[in-house]
Amino acid sequence: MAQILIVDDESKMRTLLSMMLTKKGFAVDQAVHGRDAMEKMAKTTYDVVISDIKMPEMDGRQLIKTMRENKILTPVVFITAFATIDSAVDMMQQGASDYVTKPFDEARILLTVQKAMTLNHLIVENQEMKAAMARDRQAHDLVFASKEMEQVVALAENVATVDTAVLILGESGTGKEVVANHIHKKSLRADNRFVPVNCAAISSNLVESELFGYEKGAFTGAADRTRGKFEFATGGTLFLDEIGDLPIESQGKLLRALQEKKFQRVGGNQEIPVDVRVICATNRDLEQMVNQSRFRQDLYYRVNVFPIFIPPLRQRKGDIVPLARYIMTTFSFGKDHELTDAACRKLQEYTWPGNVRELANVLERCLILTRDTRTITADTLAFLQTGPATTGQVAVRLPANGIALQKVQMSLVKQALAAAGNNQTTAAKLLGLSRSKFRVLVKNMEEDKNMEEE
Ligand SMILES: Nc1ncnc2c1ncn2[C@@H]1O[C@H](COP(=O)(O)OP(=O)(O)OP(=O)(O)O)[C@@H](O)[C@H]1O
Repeated sequence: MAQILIVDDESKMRTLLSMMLTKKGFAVDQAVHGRDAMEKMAKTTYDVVISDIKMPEMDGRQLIKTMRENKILTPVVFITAFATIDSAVDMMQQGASDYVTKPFDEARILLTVQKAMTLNHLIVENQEMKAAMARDRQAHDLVFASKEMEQVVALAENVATVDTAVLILGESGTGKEVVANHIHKKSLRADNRFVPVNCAAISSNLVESELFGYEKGAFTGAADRTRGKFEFATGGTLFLDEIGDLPIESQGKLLRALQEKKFQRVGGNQEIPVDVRVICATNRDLEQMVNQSRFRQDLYYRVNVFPIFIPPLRQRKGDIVPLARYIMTTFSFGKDHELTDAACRKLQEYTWPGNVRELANVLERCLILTRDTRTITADTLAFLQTGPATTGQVAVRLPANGIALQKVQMSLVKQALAAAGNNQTTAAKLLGLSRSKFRVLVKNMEEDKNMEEE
């Protein structure tokens, strides 16, 4: 139903207009002056505003100016007496869409409102188109060539069209957000927002208001009702990155929102329905966190319906050069740079502990170093520590009173399985083992556990 806001300090005029429009099926709200109208527009989106020009507090001229400054593009129709037709013309110059002179008849008002509604449709369509284009520009392309990533993308595309909860696992910088965004783009929600939230970047006392929004006066400084990320993502996808960092106190509220598909803003009691697809990501061992009571088990099961593991870059060497070439083109000064064959080999030899993010940083540095020659050689990459002297070394500290090697092994096997979403082949790769050797380890581990229990 179309929503119209009538702004007039004369109550008789508001009532008359309101009656005319409600009779024709419009939903009507009233404001007594411009400032009152601005407050109403902060909470509700109207299709058309019908306003008087002369009003106390904030007049019509000031109202339209304030609306446009606040990026509220709703069409405004002014009502004016014959004597002030000059000011109506002035209003049109300020951006009003039309005006009606007093005394007016019902047919004239309805026609003007219809015209304003058509204009509003065009404005909304235009805004949506611009937003979609901006989203496309922002969203990174997903670049891959390796078999490993082919499998990841196949899984992602498989789950895209259903609203199943996806948990993306992988080291930092492997592209978890890029994959989450790909799932969104391939889903039925693609025309709506993809809203990323980094749970590790929000201080624990603000997490709930950030996710669920808050009511005016909910806490000191809560001057206005504010929507949270859940509401902002309505119709679209909410990407909860670093979900392992969500404070345990907030996990219950997230679980309720996911399970019951409704939530309340902080300080409010109105139930707001959730129409959001949630994708979570983590580089932590959530299962271990569950065992240590740092992550709720029920929430773990809820978000881990469909795990997708992204292998680290060192385990999908086939992606390194295509990614490097793609990343170079994303820098305005890197469009016509080249990589020599030796440089490509050097990139493939390096272990990339920071994954694709580190690759992008290294390339940025190289592009700057080779601004004159426009060719990145193995020498340009000399600062990358490659080779057996530095790879494969792990600094593990022996506890003062020693530790059973078997225990360390067991912990690593568990961590690898968790990071690989229980996929044994991938977990084996993470530990540099063949699948059969890994299976033996798992079997021994299970046998030991059974013996302990007996
Ligand atoms: N396959 C890919 N194609 C194109 N760009 C990629 C790809 N993977 C990663 N990137 C780029 O690498 C950077 C890191 O990726 P992203 O933020 O998705 O990683 P992440 O795993 O979510 O990291 P973190 O765990 O630190 O949040 C981004 O700039 C992203 O655009």
